Amino acid sequence: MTSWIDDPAFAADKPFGPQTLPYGVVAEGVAVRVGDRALPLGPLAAAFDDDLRPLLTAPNLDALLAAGPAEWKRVRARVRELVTAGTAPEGAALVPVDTARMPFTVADYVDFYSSRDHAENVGRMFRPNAEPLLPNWTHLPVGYHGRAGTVYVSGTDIVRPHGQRAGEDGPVFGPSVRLDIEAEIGFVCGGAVAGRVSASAAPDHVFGLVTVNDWSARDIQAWEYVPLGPFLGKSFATSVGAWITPLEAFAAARVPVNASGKLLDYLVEDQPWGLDIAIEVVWNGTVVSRPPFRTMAYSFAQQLAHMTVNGATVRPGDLFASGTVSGPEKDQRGSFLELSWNGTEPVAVGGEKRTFLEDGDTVTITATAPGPDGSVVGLSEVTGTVVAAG
Ligand SMILES: O=C(O)/C=C/C(=O)CC(=O)CC(=O)O
Ligand SMILES: [Ca+2]
Ligand SMILES: [Mg+2]
Repeated sequence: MTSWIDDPAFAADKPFGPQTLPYGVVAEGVAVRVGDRALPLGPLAAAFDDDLRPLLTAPNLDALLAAGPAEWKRVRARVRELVTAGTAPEGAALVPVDTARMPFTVADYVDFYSSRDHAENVGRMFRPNAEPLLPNWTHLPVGYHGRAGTVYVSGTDIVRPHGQRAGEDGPVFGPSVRLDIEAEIGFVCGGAVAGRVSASAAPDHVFGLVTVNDWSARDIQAWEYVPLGPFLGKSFATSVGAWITPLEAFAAARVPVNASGKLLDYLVEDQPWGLDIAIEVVWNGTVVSRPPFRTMAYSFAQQLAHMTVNGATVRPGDLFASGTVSGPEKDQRGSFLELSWNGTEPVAVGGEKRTFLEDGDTVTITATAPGPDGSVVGLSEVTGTVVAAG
């Protein structure tokens, strides 16, 4: 069976073959990624059922997110038929994938802290005289509400933030001198507005997954964040991949979550929603880390159940991120804070040594997961270059 899309990158053993089909937005509107190119879906709307057409001719993915799981399934099934057919549907025209823009309107943004290795590493560095893990951590997915308005699409330059940091004689103001990354997986919500979403209903409210780089200014963060939590040290920029890989594509990647202990009933999963996603962090062209998402201690289903257990509603466009993904090994750490052990162990990046980010540095995060029948499912890259503070 050969598709009219004659492209070696559109194959089962490649991340963006017909098993993946992520959605994004290009100049022509809503599109699906096929290999290294994008297929705008608006011009193909006539090939879909009447009620689905407005979802595809819309300027971005907001309407599709709002439509809900039954429509997501129908659109994906029809897209798959169209892209695997022997002949091109009327109106089909492939465009470059790198023209993608921000695909949806971010409603609210929440960030969790669900990697035990990351939490213990940060605890050891920031609270050397205390237990690395605080007592709540094994009982709930710790998180905070972030800033939706500063979530940017992959490729957006990151301006080094200004702020206060601790100095020898009181606070000092200026550009951050400890600018860092956080390699994470993000979950894009959709479907009905709902509060108290159970862990088993969570998949009905998650449209798909994106790579996330939650840029963090460690000096600003360390000085400001006690006791209320992350504020300006993390609110200046969070980058997301431009293509959302549907949750449905991850069916073969499911693994039991690496549970942290006995949980209260509302956090107990009846279906395992851990995900075997392999992440890669590239700093100026050098792979510096391979964080394993399967080591996370809470799944997205538990995170969504927790986020709404007080009655707070989730709505289409909400984005929540997993928390920095770090594994037990040194070369599996998802932040430069950890990779350089708070700046004390510089990392080899190309021919240079780095601790935190310098102006002009580029960081790219990609991820893959096992797909059906031995195929591979990809998450599109999230990349960003640091530019000097204005
Ligand atoms: O433990 C701390 O004091 C700080 C932790 C973080 O900075 C991590 C964070 O914001 C959430 C995450 O991405 O895991
Ligand atoms: Ca984070
Ligand atoms: Mg951030």
